[in-house]
Amino acid sequence: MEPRNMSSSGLRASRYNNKTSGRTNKEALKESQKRAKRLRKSSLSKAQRNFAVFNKDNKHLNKYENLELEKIDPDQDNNGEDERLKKNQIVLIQDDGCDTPQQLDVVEISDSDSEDGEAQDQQEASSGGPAFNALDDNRDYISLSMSSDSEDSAGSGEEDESAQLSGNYDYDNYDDEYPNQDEKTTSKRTFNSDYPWILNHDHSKQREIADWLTLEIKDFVAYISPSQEEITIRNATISKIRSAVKALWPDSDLHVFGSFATDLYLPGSDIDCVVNSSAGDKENRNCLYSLASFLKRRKLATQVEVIAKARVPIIKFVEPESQIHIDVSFERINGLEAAKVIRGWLNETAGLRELVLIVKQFLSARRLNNVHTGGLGGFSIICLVYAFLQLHPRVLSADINTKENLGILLIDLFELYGKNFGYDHVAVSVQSDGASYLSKDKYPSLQNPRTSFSLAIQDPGDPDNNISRGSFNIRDIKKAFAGAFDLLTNRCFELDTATFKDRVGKSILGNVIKYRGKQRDFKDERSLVINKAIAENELYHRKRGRIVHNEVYTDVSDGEKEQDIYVVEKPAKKKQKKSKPRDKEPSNGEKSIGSSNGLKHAKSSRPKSTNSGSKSVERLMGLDATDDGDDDGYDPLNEVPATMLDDDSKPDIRMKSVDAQTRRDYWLSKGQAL
Ligand SMILES: Nc1ncnc2c1ncn2[C@@H]1O[C@H](COP(=O)(O)OP(=O)(O)OP(=O)(O)O)[C@@H](O)[C@H]1O
Ligand SMILES: [Mg+2]
Repeated sequence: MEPRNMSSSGLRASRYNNKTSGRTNKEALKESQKRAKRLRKSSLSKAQRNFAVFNKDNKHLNKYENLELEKIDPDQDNNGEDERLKKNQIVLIQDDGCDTPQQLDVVEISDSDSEDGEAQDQQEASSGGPAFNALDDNRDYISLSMSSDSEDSAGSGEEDESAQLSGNYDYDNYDDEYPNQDEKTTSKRTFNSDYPWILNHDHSKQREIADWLTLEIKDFVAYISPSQEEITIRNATISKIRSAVKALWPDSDLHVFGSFATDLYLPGSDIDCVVNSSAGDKENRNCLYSLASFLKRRKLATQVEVIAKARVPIIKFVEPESQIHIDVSFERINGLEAAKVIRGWLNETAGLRELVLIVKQFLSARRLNNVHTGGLGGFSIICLVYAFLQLHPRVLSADINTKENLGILLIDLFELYGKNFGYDHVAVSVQSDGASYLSKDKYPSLQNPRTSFSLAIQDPGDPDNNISRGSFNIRDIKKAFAGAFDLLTNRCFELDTATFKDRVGKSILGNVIKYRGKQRDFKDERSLVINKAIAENELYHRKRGRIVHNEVYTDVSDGEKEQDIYVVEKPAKKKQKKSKPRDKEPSNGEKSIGSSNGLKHAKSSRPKSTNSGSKSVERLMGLDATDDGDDDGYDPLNEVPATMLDDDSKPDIRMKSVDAQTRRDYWLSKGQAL
């Protein structure tokens, strides 16, 4: 069988041999396959050498190779936590506003179903921080063997099934198992427990390796997106909790914000809710305990924790029927405002949802997504990805079609936040209508008093609030991003030189993320069932628009039907904003044009510099040789003084100090490498 997508060098070799030696096609083919294999080997060893960046003692190699064979031992997972949770107790966590988990006082309260709903049987228990995080020692941040609790618990019952299906299948020894290419049926390569999104979705024949990655990203997002059933369960869960809240406090209502209200949730994501009342008096210790006990008595909450003394007091629990984790805060509207802003970003920014979900899964698989252990929370992730897309020169200039270049953009994103971003001096600002970089020097409220090396993201709802203030483990987060950049680029090189045969069944994205939950379908059914959190948030904002005084309380549940609303018609296509043509999809089968560097351009020709409507890509990238420095256009790179960027990145980014050709080469090399 003719190799369909041999490496470019392999292909060249094959043609050359045919012409010069006059050997048979078969011999030439064999020869070229051998060459390709040699190339692949050398590329692999180069890639493996590069893995050394992750761990000085090189142990990472073995860990990485064992990734696909690894099994979860349910007995060893979260032992301590399970013990605590089995007790079905209420836990009081007192947080005096400090960032580090070690400083939290945890007080356990034994389970009591007392009628008054107050926690009368409080007992002090041993103090301790959250579960041990093996990443704390900062030695093996990249380890994918750790999986998020929710995924594991959801998937524990499926592990055996997955193993059976996969039969411990080793993709790296694919050739040995299936010496005859024709015998390889997709049904045999059924399921890979680490990257199941490739199941029956093979993109190994893509000419551009970057396109393969883009398609894998889309598959992952389709795989992870909610089914009709999941949306219905989430809707029903909110309705149940809301009814209980209203039964306890008739003057109150429950609103949803966070990832469920923005469609940015992973299967294991929590639901963030807030109770607002017309009296505005529910944010106090008594009320927190009252609600916690009330929900527990009604069997709507298990594993209840009351975090009473935090800056934002909340109760946390798991709704027993759905097993969804729920956070309830009190008497605030900023989350409800943020949900609207984020939905606005999503509507206007192609690729934002895809990249956010990938980064969320990436960090969650490394336990770097929990703010209580210094990780990056969902809100910070959204802001970072939004800022990245808003300020990316090629996206900004409408030079590329974002949706067709998700692969390159993901690599760029990892490179920016893993290698180039100047955490010491730069803050990210995101507003409802765009993003910009700020100099930390000018915004003392965003600075971390303990260290300059910190992530600062200005809250779109409060300019003095740094929403990533709690992400103190930024070193590991940065390292993980940098590692992902290296892993992805190495994998691209490796697969680019591989033969078609060797590529089949491989994953690029699987090098940096994994999914260890319950096996899912590739069904994104968000258009089939209304997400009540979104519908209610929209209603909330419509109602608030009519309120003249600044009341926190707005009831959105008037006339709420308890059953789910099914959408019969497909939602109308999003209107493209005329002023932001960056992602206009090619019309009527018109193909977007791929450039030699693997980027798909949004337009068949580059925007002209004289075009007043769209800024010249050359100028935006600092490439315009005629640039006299009197640039009235916006240049996101030159906007940031060189001193604000990391030392390593200064030579690359200080565009004004190098000539146009060097700058051009820099940008071209970013894509050409792939
Ligand atoms: N540090 C913060 N400052 C202000 N608001 C915050 C902060 N962290 C979270 N929020 C609010 O809480 C909401 C939920 O935050 P969270 O970090 O849980 O993100 P999420 O989108 O729900 O992601 P996930 O699916 O991981 O839970 C945000 O949309 C925001 O309104
Ligand atoms: Mg959340």
